[in-house]
Amino acid sequence: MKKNFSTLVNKNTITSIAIGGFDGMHAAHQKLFEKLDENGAILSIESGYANLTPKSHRQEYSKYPIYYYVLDNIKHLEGREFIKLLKEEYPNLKKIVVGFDFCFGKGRKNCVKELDELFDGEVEVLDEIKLDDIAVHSRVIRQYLKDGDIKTANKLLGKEYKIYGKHIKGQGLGAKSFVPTINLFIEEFLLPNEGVYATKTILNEKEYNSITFLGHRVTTDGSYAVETHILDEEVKNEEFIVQVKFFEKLRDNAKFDSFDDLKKQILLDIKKANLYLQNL
Ligand SMILES: Cc1cc2nc3c(=O)[nH]c(=O)nc-3n(C[C@H](O)[C@H](O)[C@H](O)COP(=O)(O)O)c2cc1C
Ligand SMILES: Nc1ncnc2c1ncn2[C@@H]1O[C@H](COP(=O)(O)OP(=O)(O)OP(=O)(O)O)[C@@H](O)[C@H]1O
Repeated sequence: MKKNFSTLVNKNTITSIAIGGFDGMHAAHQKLFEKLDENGAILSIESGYANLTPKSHRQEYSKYPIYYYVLDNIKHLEGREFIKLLKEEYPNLKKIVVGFDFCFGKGRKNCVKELDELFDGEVEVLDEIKLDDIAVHSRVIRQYLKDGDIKTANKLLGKEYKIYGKHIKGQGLGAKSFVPTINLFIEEFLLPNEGVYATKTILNEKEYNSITFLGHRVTTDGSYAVETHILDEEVKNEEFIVQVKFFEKLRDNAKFDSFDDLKKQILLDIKKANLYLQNL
């Protein structure tokens, strides 16, 4: 995880900012950041809903320092007061970059027109960015993930969707009856829908091809689990924090009549994941 370095940057040096929620740090967000100058910064307004790139993970996806503002603490400000706050916080601010739908101030009464009127520097507004005719927004990406459409989600993100989890103890059944897995406890991150995915897993900064099951273990104890099996290598994981990148959904979760049937299916899944990942 890349540490937030905004505390190391003197706000007096900031000359341009991009403003928004920035959950996902997706392809459209990155287009906004391209409009910043070398003394740029990102102002991330926290509404409490971020689950694609929770706050503590966002800095990983930009070279610009990120400053966080809690929406509840600033939403009472009139538009003029918000701009005054920006001018006070960033005395050398010359440029503000936002998207076409940016609104601010009490009741979201002010949008890009008012921003231009109230701010005495340059305001750059980007038109809605689409990829293959799909508007790029955090809420749109969340829906693709919930539908298991990883390919489209990744296209809009401009990178593979990645989650962080904590290694926890499993049922102890995997290595004995199926294949060994790393069981994960996931907090804050949105999980794609139940099923089996071709993934890559990062342990101690090394990336391994892997296959990941998410869902209720309807064939065994019925409880919800996130489990990753590293392909082609025997790995004894000593890491507590594990990262999983999603590439493609291979199939839905299913209930099998016997452990044997599930094992046969898992071996087929592994073949499919290997084929997919080796051809990337
Ligand atoms: C590739 C893969 C696919 C899986 N598919 C299913 C499934 O379709 N249905 C299910 O109930 N469990 C599925 N599982 C979960 C197994 O039930 C689970 O690995 C087993 O219960 C062992 O759990 P443990 O690691 O906690 O011991 C799958 C696991 C893997 C690794
Ligand atoms: N597709 C897009 N095209 C241009 N600008 C965008 C686009 N998506 C977001 N922005 C801009 O990026 C900044 C961050 O916006 P925000 O965090 O609301 O993104 P979002 O992806 O639209 O989120 P949500 O789906 O939650 O509304 C804002 O200035 C917003 O106007």
